[in-house]
Amino acid sequence: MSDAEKGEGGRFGWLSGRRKRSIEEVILMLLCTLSIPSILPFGIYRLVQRNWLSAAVDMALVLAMLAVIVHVWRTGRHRVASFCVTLAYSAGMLVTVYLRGVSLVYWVYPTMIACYFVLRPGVAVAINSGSLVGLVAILAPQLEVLNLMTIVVTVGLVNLFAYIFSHRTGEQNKALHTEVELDFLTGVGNRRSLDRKLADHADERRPHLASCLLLLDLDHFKQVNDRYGHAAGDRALVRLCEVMRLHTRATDRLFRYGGEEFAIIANGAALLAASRLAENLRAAVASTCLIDGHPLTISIGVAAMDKRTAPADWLMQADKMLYAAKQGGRNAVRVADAVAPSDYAQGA
Ligand SMILES: Nc1nc2c(ncn2[C@@H]2O[C@H](COP(=O)(O)OP(=O)(O)OP(=O)(O)O)[C@@H](O)[C@H]2O)c(=O)[nH]1
Repeated sequence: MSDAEKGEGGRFGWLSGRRKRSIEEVILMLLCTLSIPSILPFGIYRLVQRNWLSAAVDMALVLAMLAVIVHVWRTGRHRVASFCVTLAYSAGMLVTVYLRGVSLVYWVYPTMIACYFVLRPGVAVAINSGSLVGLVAILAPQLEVLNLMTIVVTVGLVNLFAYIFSHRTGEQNKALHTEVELDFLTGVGNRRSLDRKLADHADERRPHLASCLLLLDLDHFKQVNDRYGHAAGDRALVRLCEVMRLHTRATDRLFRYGGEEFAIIANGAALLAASRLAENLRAAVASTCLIDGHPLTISIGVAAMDKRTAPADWLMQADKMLYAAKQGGRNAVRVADAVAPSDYAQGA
């Protein structure tokens, strides 16, 4: 992937603040940026017209959008900001219709569609339903029933279509994610997904707990394939992943690194805790029947995901430890630096 694609440097690096940004952040900032030239001219016009209240609403919205852009740009936090932006949009739209009458009802449609860009479809539909109730309350005294019904039905249809589109896109994204990021055989993350998670961890801006990387490899697995066939070997790999799931926490992430080699990101686990996890896992596999009549063991290398070094270094460290575990006779755990053997013996 090129620098420009990563958003971390390259020709367009300045656009993303030379930091990798999530698509949600970019969409939110783009939406707010586009809102400013859409609203500002009306605010200025109303100022010139001395229509103070309407001008104040427009200017407040412009300032709110500016504040959100700065906040998301600096912190990268977009969830709460997305929610606040849609609430501000919706409130601004209702106040505008209240102040200026039905002629401004056209703003309702883009405002409501914008919600689906930054929020989950269910949340967007809930906010827009509330706005529709408010809109009816505002317009009911001014409009004939038929006109009011036309607005309600068209707003309802716009929301229905936007909801269906947004929901379908979400489902397609999930399916795509499964195709692209999960290992077909075992259902754990694949190598691509591991690389992405490691990069995410390196980019994590919030202060976070220590985490560790475990690389594990089945010992003498070739013998299984040779003796029982590839299909039996596949079943053993699936079974190994079940054991890994059983012995890891919901926050830990499992990956197939390649062939009969797997990786675990032990989130929030420092070296000592990760080495305990590795030892438990090693013991669990040794005492589990992955394949009938053939005891199988694993070797594990553990390394800290130290933010001072790069993901490639974490992988290299863990791989070195895995190699050491293999060289030491297999069915073993080796932990990089930091943890002295005595610490480990006490913790195990
Ligand atoms: N059944 C099955 N076997 C696989 C798969 N991917 C890799 N393998 C096998 O895993 C075996 C790996 O063999 P080696 O690299 O020699 O390692 P090993 O026999 O486990 O020996 P050590 O790692 O040194 O303990 C090979 O026989 C591969 O064919 C898979 O998806 N399914």
